Amino acid sequence: MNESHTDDMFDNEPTMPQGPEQRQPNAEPMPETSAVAEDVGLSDLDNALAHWARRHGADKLVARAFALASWAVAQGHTCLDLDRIPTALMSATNQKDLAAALEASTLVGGPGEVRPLIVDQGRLYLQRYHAYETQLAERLRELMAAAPNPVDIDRLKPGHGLFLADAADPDATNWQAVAAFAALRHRFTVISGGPGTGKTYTIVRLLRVLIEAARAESREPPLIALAAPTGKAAARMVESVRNGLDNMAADPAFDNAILDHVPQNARTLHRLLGLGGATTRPRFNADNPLPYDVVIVDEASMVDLPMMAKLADAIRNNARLILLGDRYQLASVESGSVLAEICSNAGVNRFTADQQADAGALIAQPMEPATHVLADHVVTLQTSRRFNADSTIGRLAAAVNAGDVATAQELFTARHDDLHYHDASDAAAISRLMDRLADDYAALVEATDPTLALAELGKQCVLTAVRKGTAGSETINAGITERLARRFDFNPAMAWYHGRPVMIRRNDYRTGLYNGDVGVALCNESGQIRVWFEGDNGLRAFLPSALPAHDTVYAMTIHKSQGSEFDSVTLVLPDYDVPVLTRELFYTGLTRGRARLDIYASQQTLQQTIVRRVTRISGLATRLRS
Ligand SMILES: Nc1ncnc2c1ncn2[C@@H]1O[C@H](COP(=O)(O)OP(=O)(O)OP(=O)(O)O)[C@@H](O)[C@H]1O
Repeated sequence: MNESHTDDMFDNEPTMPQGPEQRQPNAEPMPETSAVAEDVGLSDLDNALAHWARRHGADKLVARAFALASWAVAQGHTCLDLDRIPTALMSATNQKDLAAALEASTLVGGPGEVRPLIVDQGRLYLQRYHAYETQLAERLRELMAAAPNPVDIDRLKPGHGLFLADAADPDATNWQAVAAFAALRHRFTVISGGPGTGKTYTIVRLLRVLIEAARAESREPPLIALAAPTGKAAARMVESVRNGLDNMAADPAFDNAILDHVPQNARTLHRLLGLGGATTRPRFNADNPLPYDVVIVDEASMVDLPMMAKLADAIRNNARLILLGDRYQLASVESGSVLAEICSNAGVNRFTADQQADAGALIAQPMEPATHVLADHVVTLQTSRRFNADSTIGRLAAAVNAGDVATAQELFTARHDDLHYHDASDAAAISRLMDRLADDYAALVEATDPTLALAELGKQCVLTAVRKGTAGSETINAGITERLARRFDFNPAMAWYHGRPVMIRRNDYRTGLYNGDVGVALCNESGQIRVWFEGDNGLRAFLPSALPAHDTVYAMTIHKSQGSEFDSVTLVLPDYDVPVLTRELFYTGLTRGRARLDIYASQQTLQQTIVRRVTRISGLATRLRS
């Protein structure tokens, strides 16, 4: 789109558009255009912003800068790097003149000023995103600056009742114990780890220490909140915490009274913060902080910058914020990659000399001290209990994270029980895949019991990088539906049929169905369709007309699968290159599979995918380290 097109768009626009946060309230994020997809086309919103600026006195170049700042946020960046503007969006000649034009404009300010655009250290922000970034960095720095709490190291030592010593190497550092130590010591901690590395295992032990200590000193036990970015992730978090507590309760020294103080539910961050309605200001904020002493957020990699800023703002000064997540996973669909930025700037398990001294014997090997305190607030768990040393999926995940194409290719080409590689994703290969899946999913059309049908759905899923095209989720969903319709003699164009699996696309507090929830449609004895979902207190059935927005879900995009797991995953990448194919996307997809992974992709696509990283432009890291 050229600049004159922006001029064409200049119509009546009474108020300034606020930016991508208001693109479509509660709209389903469009995964394919996030990540690194440097989609060099401006949206209507970007152009409307330029138009608004023009009407408020901006020259053409500054108006263009408004559109680009908005475009950058839609790409997942927090801001626009003024030195890295794609020439497809602004000519090199115009880029040379841009700094002076911004400097001269009354619509553009610097840090501390309230103007629609802010220039800060060579980065151009929509004012609101500059505010989120500075507010988050400031709040995290405040939490990190709090004097460390004393920690009873003996209680955490492996073999002392909470954490186990490694049978093969009893003197090795137990990083779960170290993670608990860091989270007890600080007001802000990130515990990062891949699937099954024991983040929940660590958290339940940490809560036990906090509750036991309060009870021993006759203090009120801490008020704890569990939360996650999506309803689905919140439900999984509760299940893991319950399992973790059950597992710990087997210890004869465990006092069951502790269970009374661990919440039995987890909320979405929207719910926790009281977000909703027309305003973007949550009910709980710096002036009205959350009442909790400990706030634990799971799947924190999915939390975008605005939400993380609001969360950090709402934490009481003397409370603890603990983020759990996987630093290597895809970032949030919306702007920012807060968890990854915090983690990559902290390094992997390197602490300052002070923290090492306080950890004492918990850290077995001496380490080169970190120079920045941020390092003390991040602990990375690296041993997966799900993928043992022999697991090909686990080895592939490690190779992908390291960008080690050679090892990944060795794993693809050798024979394994848990990894099956198909060197193509063209129409013929996808057609064969759909035939196989239609055979598997026939069980759903034949199902009569909703519990068994839902269990069937948890067994496998196809995950795609894109929605459209031969290897897209929409195509695969339609192809499987058609095959089932032929076999069971129903009209594939029919919206509802017995056995149709669906996934909810947005949070709906009225029905209690959340983005990512998966259900199955079954005909009852009177021939009426009811859609069944698992709920906290058993199964729930809905009339199809009562459901919030949903899609058929034999296949879903990898973005949509974040926070879900299946026994078996089939990962399908397109046989042409698209910018969304990144190492983080592939890693996220492959780690959704517990026991079996099938990959459909050419060698060349896989190689490109493993090498390409998500890059998101932001100033958060610089601010956190300043
Ligand atoms: N140190 C340990 N010793 C024995 N079992 C462990 C240990 N750590 C974790 N586990 C077990 O491994 C499994 C996975 O642990 P957990 O659920 O805590 O991992 P997670 O990192 O929270 O996983 P996810 O990312 O899937 O939520 C659980 O069954 C847990 O009991």
